[in-house]
Amino acid sequence: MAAEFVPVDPFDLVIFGGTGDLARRKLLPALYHRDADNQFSEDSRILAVSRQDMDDAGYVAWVREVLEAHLPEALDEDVFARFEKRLCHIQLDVDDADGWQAFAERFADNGERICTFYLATAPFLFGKIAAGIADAGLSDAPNRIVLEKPVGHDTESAREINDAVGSRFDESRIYRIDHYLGKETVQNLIALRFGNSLFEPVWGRQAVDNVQITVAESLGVDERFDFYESTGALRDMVQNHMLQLLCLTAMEPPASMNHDDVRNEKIKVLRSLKPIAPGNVRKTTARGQYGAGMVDGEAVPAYGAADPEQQAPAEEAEAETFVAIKAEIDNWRWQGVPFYLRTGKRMARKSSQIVFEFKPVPHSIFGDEPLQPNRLVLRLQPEEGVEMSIMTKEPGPGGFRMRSLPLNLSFSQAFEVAYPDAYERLLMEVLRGNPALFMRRDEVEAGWAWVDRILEAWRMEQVEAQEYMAGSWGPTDAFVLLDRDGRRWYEG
Ligand SMILES: NC(=O)C1=CN([C@@H]2O[C@H](COP(=O)(O)OP(=O)(O)OC[C@H]3O[C@@H](n4cnc5c(N)ncnc54)[C@H](OP(=O)(O)O)[C@@H]3O)[C@@H](O)[C@H]2O)C=CC1
Ligand SMILES: O=C1O[C@H](COP(=O)(O)O)[C@@H](O)[C@H](O)[C@H]1O
Repeated sequence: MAAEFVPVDPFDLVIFGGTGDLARRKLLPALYHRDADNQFSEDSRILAVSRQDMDDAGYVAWVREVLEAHLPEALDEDVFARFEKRLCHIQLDVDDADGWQAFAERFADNGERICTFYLATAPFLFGKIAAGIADAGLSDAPNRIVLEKPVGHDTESAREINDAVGSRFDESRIYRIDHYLGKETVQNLIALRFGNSLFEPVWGRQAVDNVQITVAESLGVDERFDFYESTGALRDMVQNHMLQLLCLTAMEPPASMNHDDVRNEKIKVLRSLKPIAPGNVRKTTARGQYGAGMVDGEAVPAYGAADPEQQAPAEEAEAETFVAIKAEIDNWRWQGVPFYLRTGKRMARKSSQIVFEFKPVPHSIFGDEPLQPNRLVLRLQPEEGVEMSIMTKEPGPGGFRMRSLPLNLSFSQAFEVAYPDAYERLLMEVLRGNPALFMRRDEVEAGWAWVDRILEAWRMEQVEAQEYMAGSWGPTDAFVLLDRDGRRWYEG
């Protein structure tokens, strides 16, 4: 059955931070694409909120420039003619209590349209914005609110935000985004696990030796230095994306794909994560910061370097741009199976994958012929697909010469369709009122609780980020982490 683009009911989508980087690079192109596929009714509106002195026409002109710069294809004038009619700009400093009255007036004539408020601003504004929306009389059902990641900076701030937003919107109308949950291949992980009977018997400690989850980026931090210094890779990537991948990989089969069935299984994994403490933090984590190097054949500067020739990260730079962790899940299925997580900027290449290394056969009947344990690789991006390495016999006489060969499934070759961007899918799910691909409050807070302990252990043990060369696979400590267990990262 071919993919079908089902229109959504009329809506008002209000983007707080509608002039920001996320709106420019992700949200506006995603909305334009969904409009191009005729999923929006004529009267649906997109209202951007920012402090800038700009009228609707000014915003339309700005959006045109943004789309011309960020769409992978040329702007379609017919689609844009339709799209621009929806665009409005509301000038509002959310800190200014007086401004909210004029904000409310923009919705006096919105008829039956459900309002979705998308908070694409810094998280410290989330509580204030939710309060402003409520005071403007716009927080009642069925209106919804979307919170961009990160929800907070630690457990305490996450709770404060969740309390502040939760006192105005009930949990069923709060959509916490983790865009990895909208990625086609992350969804395919669920399809692979629960659509095939083959995997369940080997999905656990009896057959799996270790699991490796890598999200490597070739991009650097560049102009996001200030943001990164206050965040670091552990908060930016592990607390959300990596833990979500871990949950989907390790969770028990949910009763159904209903959102709460899936979330109930994910939270059990988060609660079973073994805490990392000062006593074991040096043996279970590695922190890194990239120096200068070569990425995709180009010389790139060090993290935070003012001078492009500078080889080492900026002296004041403290945050990690790389983190590796040996995570352990204290439950029956995964007892004794380490989950090695690693993520970093300016790595050798962009590559996200989940690798299962299986245990070796209990006894070889092939004499001295070396046998490689089986490996299952789920490639999330790029070149999405699944690869299974199996031992085979080299053809020809002369006994058994064993070779490990891949069984390869490429999604892009199997399905000749373009994948929708994660934000396109997630925006449509919010507009439809389907929370399955969003995080529940307890998931976010459980993720922070685990990450907070690592941050605290790093602080107490004064674990500093170790320099690694841009274009490499991270600092030496990341290799030592596995070497200590007699294992190696799979780079294939
Ligand atoms: N950029 C990215 O790739 C990603 C971003 N995110 C998250 O999305 C959120 C936004 O990030 P990003 O777009 O990069 O941030 P930017 O700094 O680029 O944009 C911030 C936006 O918030 C608006 N804003 C700030 N203060 C106020 C205020 N007092 N009143 C009204 N509007 C205000 C700004 O408008 P103006 O200054 O014009 O008034 C601007 O539109 C953050 O939480 C970030 O962590 C998540 C994933 C990826
Ligand atoms: O949320 C974030 O994700 C991006 C990586 O997303 P991807 O879809 O390109 O894999 C990361 O660059 C950014 O630092 C982080 O905030």
